[in-house]
Amino acid sequence: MESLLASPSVYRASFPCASSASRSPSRARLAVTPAGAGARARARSLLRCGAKDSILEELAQDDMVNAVELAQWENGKSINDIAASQGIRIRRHCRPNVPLKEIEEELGAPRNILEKIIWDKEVEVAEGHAKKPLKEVIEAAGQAPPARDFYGALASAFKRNGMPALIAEVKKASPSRGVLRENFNPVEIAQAYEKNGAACLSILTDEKYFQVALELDVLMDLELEHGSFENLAKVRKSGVKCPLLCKEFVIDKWQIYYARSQGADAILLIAAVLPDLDIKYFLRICKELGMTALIEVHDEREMERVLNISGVQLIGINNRSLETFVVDTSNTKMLLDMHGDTIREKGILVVGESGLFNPDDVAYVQNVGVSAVLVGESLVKQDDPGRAIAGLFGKELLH
Ligand SMILES: O=C(O)c1ccccc1NCC(=O)[C@H](O)[C@H](O)COP(=O)(O)O
Repeated sequence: MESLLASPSVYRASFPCASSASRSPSRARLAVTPAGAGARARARSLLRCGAKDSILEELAQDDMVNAVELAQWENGKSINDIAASQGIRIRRHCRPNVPLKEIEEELGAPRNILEKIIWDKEVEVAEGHAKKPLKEVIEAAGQAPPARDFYGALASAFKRNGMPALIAEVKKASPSRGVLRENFNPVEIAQAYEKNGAACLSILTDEKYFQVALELDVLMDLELEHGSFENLAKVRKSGVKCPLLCKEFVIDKWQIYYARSQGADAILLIAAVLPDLDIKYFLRICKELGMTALIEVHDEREMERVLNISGVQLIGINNRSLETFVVDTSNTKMLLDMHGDTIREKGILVVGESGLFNPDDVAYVQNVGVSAVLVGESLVKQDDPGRAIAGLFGKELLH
C-alpha cells in the first residue's frame, strides 16, 4: 500500500482544481500518460519530482493511452472539451470553492439532474479532501479487511440459479421516484436481501439526492450537504457477507479509497460522466485495491468507448437515462444485439440495471444476454423487501 501513498504534485493539486477549467484533474492525469517518447519523458520527470505512485508508474510504462488523448492534452484542451469529444454531455465546473451563482454565470444552470449532481459532487469531494486528506484515506483503505470478490459472487450465483444474479439495492429515495421507503433501515434491508439469495448488494452513498425526501424542484435549489458513506459502513459491520457495491458518483480517486476504507468491494464508474482516461486510471486503482469496477453505460457511444478499454470485467447497462429519467428495458436488448458478440469474446459480465419489476422483465433481459440484474425500487418499496426477491424472479434464489 505504501507505493500508493504519495503522488506527483500534479495529482495532489487535482482537488480543488486550479481556477481554470482547463487545469482539470483529468488534464493533470493526462500529463503523466504515455503514448510516445515525449509523454514517457514527461511522465518520468513528474514521477521524479514527486514520489512514487505505482499506478502512475505503470501508466507511464505501457500504452494504455492513445495518441488522440495525448494530442488533446498537448493542445491544451479542457476537461470539458475532452469529455465532449468523447460524446460526454455532462460538464464539470472544476471550481469547488467558487459560489454556484458565479459558476452559473459562466456555464449557465446545470442542464439536467445528473450534471447538477456532479457539480455538487465536486464541492463535496473537495470538502472530503479537506477533512480527510488523501494520504489518510489511502492508509485507511490499506488497513481495511480484504475486498470480497464481487465479480466472482455474481458469476457463481448465475451458474447456481440459472437466472441472473441479483445485486439488490439498498436505497431510501431517488431523484426520479422520490421517497421509496419511509421507515428505512439499511442494515435490516441488507440482511433480508442476503437471506433471500441476493448475490451482492448495492448501497447508495449519495446523501443529497438519494436519502433526502424532497421534490426535484426543491432539491435543485438546496444548499449543499455532505455525502454519507455511513450506510455502507453500517452494512459492512453488521455481519452481512455479500460483496458490497458503493453506488456513488465517482469523479475523483479519493472517493474510491474512501469507499474501500468503509468496506466497499466494488465501485460504480459512470461512462456518461467520466472521460476514458479517468475510467482507465480508476480501473487501475480498483485493481490495486482488489475491488471490482462496475462500469455503467446507457447508449451506444458509451458502450463502444468502454469496450475499447482493457481490463473491463463488468458492464452495467442502465435502462434509465440519468439525464431524462426515461426508463426503457429495450435499451439493454438494443445494446446487446449490437455488441453481445464482442462482450462474450472478452468474457465481460453484463448487469441489467433499472426498471425491473417482475419475472417477465428478468426473463427478458436474461434472454438478451444479461447475467446479473441491479434492482432497487421494486424490492425496497415492498413491506418485506427480502421476500419480494422470490416475487421478482418467480422462484426462490439459492444461496
Ligand atoms: O434513479 C434515479 O432517479 C437516478 C437519478 C440520477 C442518477 C441515478 C439514478 N439512479 C440510479 C439507478 O440507476 C438505480 O438506482 C438502479 O439502477 C436501480 O434502479 P431501480 O430498480 O429502477 O430502482
